[in-house]
Amino acid sequence: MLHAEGIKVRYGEIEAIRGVDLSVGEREVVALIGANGAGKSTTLNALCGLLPTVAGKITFQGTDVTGWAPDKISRSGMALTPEGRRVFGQLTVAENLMLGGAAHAGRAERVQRQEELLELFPVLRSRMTQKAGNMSGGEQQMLAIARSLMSRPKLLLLDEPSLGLAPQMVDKVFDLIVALRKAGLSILLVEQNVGLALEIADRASVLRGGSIALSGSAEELASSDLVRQAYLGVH
Ligand SMILES: Nc1ncnc2c1ncn2[C@@H]1O[C@H](COP(=O)(O)OP(=O)(O)OP(=O)(O)O)[C@@H](O)[C@H]1O
Repeated sequence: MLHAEGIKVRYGEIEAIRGVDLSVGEREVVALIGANGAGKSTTLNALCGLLPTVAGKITFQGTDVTGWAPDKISRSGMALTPEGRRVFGQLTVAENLMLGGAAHAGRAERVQRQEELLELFPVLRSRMTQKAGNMSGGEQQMLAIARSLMSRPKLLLLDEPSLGLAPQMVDKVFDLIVALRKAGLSILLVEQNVGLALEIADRASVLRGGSIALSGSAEELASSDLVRQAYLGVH
């Protein structure tokens, strides 16, 4: 599905990621974990074309997409839900969803896609005419994810979906990720809740100082000393 090899991103003089290798298979959930500033968001933004890479190669569904513009990558089937639940607060839930698919399809197709998504996001169905800004943080996160899915991506890049949510909503977001995988999506998940991320992921990688320090199955990482000590607080 996705294969990144040796990707590097600079912010001016700073090399924020220094040769990252990552892959995500069909219907796989891969967790990318690491401390603040390790380069996780930078990696996701580079994969979907929002940041230029200075080295490396990104292959998506067998096609070299390195250097492609974000809208072209999006049309090829990759979507990003950025950190921070960026919904349009003054617009209704329905309007937010419609904007998600705007670049990709006509109105009839967007309405049909919206209907499919409401099956996966029942919490949004009763909120369609409500302003997005009046919903809880968890509901806004659901909406942000649903909006990313309007373009029918094959691969979803999810940046810190549980950040700042109440524990009950965190569980709901993780249940949703599991349901999305069941529905056929591949997911690259950046998550500070490392314990939960490793429970639902198939594989995981640890990013440290802009490089991959460790990769393996989620079980391997959950039992590794590095992850237990640095990210799960076990000593
Ligand atoms: N726009 C920017 N300009 C300059 N440096 C940046 C910029 N964005 C990020 N950085 C730096 O790049 C490095 C990686 O940042 P990034 O946001 O990718 O980390 P992260 O692992 O996602 O952390 P966090 O969880 O805090 O978002 C950090 O050292 C950060 O300070």
